[in-house]
Amino acid sequence: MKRMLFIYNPMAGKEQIKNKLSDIVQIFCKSGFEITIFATQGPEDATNIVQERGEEYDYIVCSGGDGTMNEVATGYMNITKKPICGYIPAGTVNDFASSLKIPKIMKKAAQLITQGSVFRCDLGQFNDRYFTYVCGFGAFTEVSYQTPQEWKNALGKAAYFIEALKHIAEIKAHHMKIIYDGNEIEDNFILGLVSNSVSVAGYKAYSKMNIMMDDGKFEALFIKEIHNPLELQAALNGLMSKKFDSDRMLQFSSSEIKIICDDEVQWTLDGEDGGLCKEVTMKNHQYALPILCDKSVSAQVSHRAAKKAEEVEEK
Ligand SMILES: Nc1ncnc2c1ncn2[C@@H]1O[C@H](COP(=O)(O)OP(=O)(O)OP(=O)(O)O)[C@@H](O)[C@H]1O
Repeated sequence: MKRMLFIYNPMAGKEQIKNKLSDIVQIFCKSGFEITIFATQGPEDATNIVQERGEEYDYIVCSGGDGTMNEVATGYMNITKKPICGYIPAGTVNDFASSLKIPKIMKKAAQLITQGSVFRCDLGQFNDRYFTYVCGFGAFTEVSYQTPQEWKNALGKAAYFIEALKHIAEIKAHHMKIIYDGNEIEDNFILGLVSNSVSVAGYKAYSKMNIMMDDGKFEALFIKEIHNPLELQAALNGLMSKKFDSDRMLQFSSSEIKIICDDEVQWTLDGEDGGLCKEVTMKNHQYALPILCDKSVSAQVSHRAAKKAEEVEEK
């Protein structure tokens, strides 16, 4: 029998899993999994159980929001024998699941785990912590807590983005040095997002570009200080149209980024508190997270699949 450690956050996304747990367990049992179920009781529980027991299993499946998935990934990076991972989203935004096209309907996500194929996704390291899809500071980092519930219900994911834009003008700029691939850029920045994902805070910042989630590279976007309404308008237009203006924004891909700041900056990792940091080193761990997804995902976000397709075309 295939052994599965199933970790879930009972409180995630307004206790979404409450009425679905039995269906999910049935789907796994039918497919021949022997399951150990672990309900998290609070912060770091998911990380600890993966570290303590993860190596005993063939599969680790997590259900919760982005925060719980982050905790599982953190534990996963600290074990040597690596099981295959699965994810059943239960949060509000679920950016990581959106990027990997994992269904929002929990039963469907469970079924996918029993039939899906393994996609080896990159994982980000942030000093001694990890992130699955994004780390950042500034406007976006506060959105998930500030967006009014009525907006979320009426506008869905767009609400997060609109809320984030409202705060851009109020945000304090940080003087920082951004170092990557032999470049060193020094300026005042109000927002920074370093992402491994196509979707951040429900906003697909890079939808027109070819973002691969297994290319060993982060996509970085930094917005410089805004001095007047004209500059604010230009920055907003750039974000909305996804045409990033190099005078006001810094955008690049890199596998390693170092940031040195004059003051302490509040960071967020996968939408959760990332702590105050003056210096940050981010490293991309290519193919570090083997996760069960639909086969079509590989074709869309896999650098390896794109390369293979190119080779076939050339022939
Ligand atoms: N039983 C629990 N009660 C309260 N908090 C918990 C419990 N188990 C885990 N947590 C904490 O809740 C944090 C947030 O959970 P998670 O991100 O899964 O849900 P969410 O906030 O509802 O989802 P999202 O952030 O995607 O909207 C986790 O990082 C974890 O530390």
